[in-house]
Amino acid sequence: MNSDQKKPIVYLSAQQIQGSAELAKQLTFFGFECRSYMKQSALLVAMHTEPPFAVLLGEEGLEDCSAEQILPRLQKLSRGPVLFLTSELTVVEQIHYVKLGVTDFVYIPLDIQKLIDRLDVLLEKTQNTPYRVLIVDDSEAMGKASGNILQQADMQVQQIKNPLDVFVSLERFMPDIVLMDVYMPQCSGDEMAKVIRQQTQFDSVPIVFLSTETNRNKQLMARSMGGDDFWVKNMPAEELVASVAMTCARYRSLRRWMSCDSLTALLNHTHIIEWLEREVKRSQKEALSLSFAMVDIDHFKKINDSYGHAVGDKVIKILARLLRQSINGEGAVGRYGGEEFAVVFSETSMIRAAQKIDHWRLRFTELIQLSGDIQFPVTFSAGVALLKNGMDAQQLIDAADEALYQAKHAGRNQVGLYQG
Ligand SMILES: Nc1nc2c(ncn2[C@@H]2O[C@H](COP(=O)(O)OP(=O)(O)OP(=O)(O)O)[C@@H](O)[C@H]2O)c(=O)[nH]1
Repeated sequence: MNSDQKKPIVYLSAQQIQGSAELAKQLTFFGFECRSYMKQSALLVAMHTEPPFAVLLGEEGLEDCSAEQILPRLQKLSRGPVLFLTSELTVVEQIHYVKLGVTDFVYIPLDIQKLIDRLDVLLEKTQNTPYRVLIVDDSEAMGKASGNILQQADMQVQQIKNPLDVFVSLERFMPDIVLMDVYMPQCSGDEMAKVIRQQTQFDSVPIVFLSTETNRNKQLMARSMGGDDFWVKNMPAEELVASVAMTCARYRSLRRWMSCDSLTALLNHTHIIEWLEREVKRSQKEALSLSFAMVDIDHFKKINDSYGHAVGDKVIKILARLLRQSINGEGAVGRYGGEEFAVVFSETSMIRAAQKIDHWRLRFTELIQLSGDIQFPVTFSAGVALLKNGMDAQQLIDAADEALYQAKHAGRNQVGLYQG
């Protein structure tokens, strides 16, 4: 996480709950700012002055106030989720607490990793980036009319008049949806949709025709050419906003399923390579530096053998989260396979990339991994390579792989640089 980026704040009031001290430590490690409160006045003042992203409240409540007493007050002040750390509850008891303002139940004994995963999901919901809408319409006035409505609903809109410019916008603007006019002088919307559908990388971008065409047969014909829906132009503003938002939400979630690894939620093997290929092309075209790293957990087989596969999975997830959080939009991270990760450092020299990875390596070694009551450290090794003239993505991967091999060979828990 960049130092200039504000960390999400979590207020923790979890006295007498086993593991709560460890929880505070782990929340901090995973990029949350965790503040603990034992007295209701301090908690309520803090809620007023700096409302947190989430509150974690233990079933014992605070030192001077029970959970039942504090919850209605939190409900009034809280803008985010209130997670209740509790022993097993009956459905009736759960309903009782839901009425008092609890939004999520977290059961004791605490599974800290699961709790952090839950917080991640809740956080993501609050941080959803605005939907990006590409409008292709030869009539500037028509396009602007829809565009203004969508912009007022906090969506990002790009409008192009010439459908032949669509590929530049698809690549650069990366829209969540394309709203396409049907009748345009250069080519018709359905012809353009058919051409877009030749490129598999845009398969998951919905194309919706916006037209005054009411003939059902013509509408069906247009959809069979690669469009996903047919909406009438000049539909009421609320209907347009709702239709675009619902379609974007559905396709975003589909894209996530298609492109992300299920254990770690990082880009999967295919998609991190696609990302790298795109960045290689862009860097060569625009003469930018590009570095690439392979990261591999050390002696991972031993971890599986000693503590079991489930603990191994947990270690993979912890490292995945650290990498995702650390790259923070300055590139991309994917699960290359098993316990191996790929990191693309856009516009970054090899030395800078290696420094970053080394910093992450140190943070990872400081983290205590848990298997029941047993604590154990884990390390990783990494290899970094710089894109050189004439290299393609596969050669860059091979170079980073070679540097990783050197790092393993030199004793592990270190970062190797490709010197070829
Ligand atoms: N728990 C778990 N294990 C996995 C997963 N994918 C691969 N593995 C295991 O990861 C281990 C990788 O072991 P190796 O490649 O031999 O290397 P290593 O033990 O990590 O040792 P070095 O890389 O040489 O430091 C194998 O035992 C795989 O079964 C996974 O998704 N979950």
